[in-house]
Amino acid sequence: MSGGPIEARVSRVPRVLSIAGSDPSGGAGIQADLKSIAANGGYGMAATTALTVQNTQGVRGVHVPPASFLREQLDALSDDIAIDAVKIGMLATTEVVGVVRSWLEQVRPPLVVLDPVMVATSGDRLLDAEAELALRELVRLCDLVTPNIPELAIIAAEPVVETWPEVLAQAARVSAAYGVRVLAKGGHLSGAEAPDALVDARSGNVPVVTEFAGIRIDTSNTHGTGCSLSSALATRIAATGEWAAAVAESKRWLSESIRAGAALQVGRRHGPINHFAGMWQRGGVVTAPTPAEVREHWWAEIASIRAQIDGGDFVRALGDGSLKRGDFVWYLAQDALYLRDYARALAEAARLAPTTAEQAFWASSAEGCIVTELQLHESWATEGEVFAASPSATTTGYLNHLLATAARGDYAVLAAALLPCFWVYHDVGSRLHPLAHAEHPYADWLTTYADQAFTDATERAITIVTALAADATPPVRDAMLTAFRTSTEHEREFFAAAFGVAAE
Ligand SMILES: Nc1ncnc2c1ncn2[C@@H]1O[C@H](COP(=O)(O)OP(=O)(O)O)[C@@H](O)[C@H]1O
Ligand SMILES: Cc1ncc(COP(=O)(O)OP(=O)(O)O)c(N)n1
Repeated sequence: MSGGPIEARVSRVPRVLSIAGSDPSGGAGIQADLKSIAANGGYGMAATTALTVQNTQGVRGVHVPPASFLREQLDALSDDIAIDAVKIGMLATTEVVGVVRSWLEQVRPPLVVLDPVMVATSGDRLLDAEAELALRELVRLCDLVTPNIPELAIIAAEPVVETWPEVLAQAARVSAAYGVRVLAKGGHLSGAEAPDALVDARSGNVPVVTEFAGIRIDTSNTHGTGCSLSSALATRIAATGEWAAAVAESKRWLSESIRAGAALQVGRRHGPINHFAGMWQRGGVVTAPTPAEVREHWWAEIASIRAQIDGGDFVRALGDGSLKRGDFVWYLAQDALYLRDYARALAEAARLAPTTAEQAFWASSAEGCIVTELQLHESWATEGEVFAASPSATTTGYLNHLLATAARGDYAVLAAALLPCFWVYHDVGSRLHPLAHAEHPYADWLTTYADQAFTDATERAITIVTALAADATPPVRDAMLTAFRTSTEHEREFFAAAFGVAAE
């Protein structure tokens, strides 16, 4: 198989097939392989060669179904699915080795990794003694073989070696003799180190040896380490084509998983590793809401603030027309002052936006604030009334919140802080504009709330922010909601501050 198209990267999730035995305790065999493939970013499949009866204490029995049944499993997969990589584990008998061999020759998967499983940690045989010769021949069809120290010696047809330099030398002889890369594993050495090495002597020249240092972890949770490592390698090499990086990353993942194994409290002897420990620790079990769920949740979160805005004196008096003109003009002046700095926060969102579409949206909203909104205000109050005003404490508080959020530089949080000025304002307006009638003193103002362009902009802002929140990590999503809620509180205070300021 070596020299084939295995150097090519797979630009999607690699489809990795494990051909191996079943370990009902879940620590080794196909169960470990499937966990390992998933934990390392692949889509796992499994064709079962043998059923074992085993737990963390040892293997109590092995049942090998007819080899023809394995061939049916393999054919069913390759008839339907493009397989990016194959990992081979326990093969049990000569007949099973033969079936796998003929299938490999026919299907020629791009990457084949062989973990030459012969004897379990417990000492129980997982490959018939007479099948060793057949297995050695299978090595020639593989791209990578991952023997432990005793397995390496059997493939080399040499005595078992004891020191790491001897292991490397034996691995180089195997690589040259079989035309295969060898991952020499130091798990069976004694001492504080647990090194591995990628050995490539296929060219017949000086072997290329890439070593991966490792610290031996003091644990009895090493059941299935060989299965797990070989599956991780098949997955990562298929994904990137980077052999050394794949080994380094797989080993780093394996160490983390070995370390976390004991905490699983599975079994009394050689317990399993925890394949997903790192993923779980880094948030792997956390689910994410959809944008629609964020929209519903956030809207409900500010329900009581919205009720306070609707029930507030300013909105009520604006709606029924009883609002004093002085209060209204004061409100417009504060709104104009607010919009000038709100436009600056919108411009900062445009600067931070990751896509040109979002950049354009925030930039055009900023422009809309400065030009359209200020013109609108000037038509309602004299320029002097608007520009003579200075920002109230309430206006300053709202703007400080927005500008400080902008200065912190988190685009998603800033976008969330900007949203209530669209969403809450539009919502209040949707109840105010139907109240306009011919005699209403603020009828022209109320009808501006029905502006379709503002409705469209509000919907777009909600779409952007809820998508950002759905994609965000939980802490960022929380920070977004806090910023959103705070802005809504400022909206409430902004309306409230404008009531009762006029002298008469
Ligand atoms: N106690 C341990 N601490 C750290 N790494 C280990 C430990 N035991 C095994 N490993 C690693 O697990 C992988 C498989 O180990 P090994 O025992 O050599 O093979 P197998 O499981 O096939 O017998 C190797 O990368 C090895 O370095
Ligand atoms: C069904 C099955 N396959 C393989 C093994 C051996 O697994 P390995 O990863 O070599 O780990 P150890 O258990 O030998 O440490 C197995 N036990 N069962």
